[in-house]
Amino acid sequence: MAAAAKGLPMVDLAPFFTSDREDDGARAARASAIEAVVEACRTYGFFRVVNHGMPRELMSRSLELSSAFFALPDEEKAKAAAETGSATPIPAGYFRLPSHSPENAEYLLMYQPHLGHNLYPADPHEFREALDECHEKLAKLGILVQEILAEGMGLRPGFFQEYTDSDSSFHFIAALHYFPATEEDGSVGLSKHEDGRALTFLLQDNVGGLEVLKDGEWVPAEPIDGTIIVNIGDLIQVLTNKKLKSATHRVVRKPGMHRHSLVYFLSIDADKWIEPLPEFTDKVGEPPRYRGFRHREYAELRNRNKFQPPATPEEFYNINYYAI
Ligand SMILES: O=C(O)CCC(=O)C(=O)O
Ligand SMILES: [Fe+2]
Repeated sequence: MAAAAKGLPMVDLAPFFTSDREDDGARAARASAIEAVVEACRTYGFFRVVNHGMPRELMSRSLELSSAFFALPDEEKAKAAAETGSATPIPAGYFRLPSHSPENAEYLLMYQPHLGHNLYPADPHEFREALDECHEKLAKLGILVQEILAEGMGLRPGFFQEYTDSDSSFHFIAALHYFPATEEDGSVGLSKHEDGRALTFLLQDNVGGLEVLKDGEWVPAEPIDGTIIVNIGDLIQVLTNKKLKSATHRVVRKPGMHRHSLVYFLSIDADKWIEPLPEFTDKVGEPPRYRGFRHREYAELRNRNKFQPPATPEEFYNINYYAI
């Protein structure tokens, strides 16, 4: 079921949680949800889901705990500070963007708990359990969305999971805190960008500020209680030869408002070779729109943006680096 709700298409995933029903009605409901997801990914690159299997209570509690962590004094937050030289693509832990950055935010980054890389804050003490549970629930939702996309794009079941189910994928959750906009440092929360991984899932508080570029206009992705926003990242855009879109988005800060979000990045094994699939090129007589690359190479280019920032936004590496 799709309905235009405050800008982004809304998809009800309930039909995928009623496995006891195998009648024509259930099949038709699933087929129409799959169609709605694919249509949203072709046009917006973004959609919203409801009845996604993640308890509302866990969503709001995790956002509240995250907000409680970021409200602590700097020296408390620094106890979970990210350490350089870590074994992960981006260090796990707390990080405050440098004051010269146009983006005014801080974050806490957490990989899948079983990998053992995380630095959790001791305060609030319920934080770790809640965020670990988010990882578990979001991983399940990630698999469901990957299966929906595989079916909707005519690929075999499990197709995307073969790219994403290894520990070297390094899926992570970033708990983000955006400071209120001020006259001195403006209102940029996150500059416009596309996500560099496979899929992104976003939980946000009720402040708003995320905007998605569609046909040259910024569409606000306004908060709707209990919904999760999903978007396509660059790697799926490349695999599908740009049939599915990794849309440009940004976060605008508001005066007097602190904003909190939890973002789950579903990534791909660093060793995987990424190139437009034959299903979307040779088999349909279309030329590839990207040359192939090893995921690790692109991830390293993207990290360079973050840790050795170029002078102008135009010099940022993005997926156009591989465009043909
Ligand atoms: O906080 C948000 O709403 C979006 C964050 C985002 O776009 C990102 O971290 O890539
Ligand atoms: Fe993003």
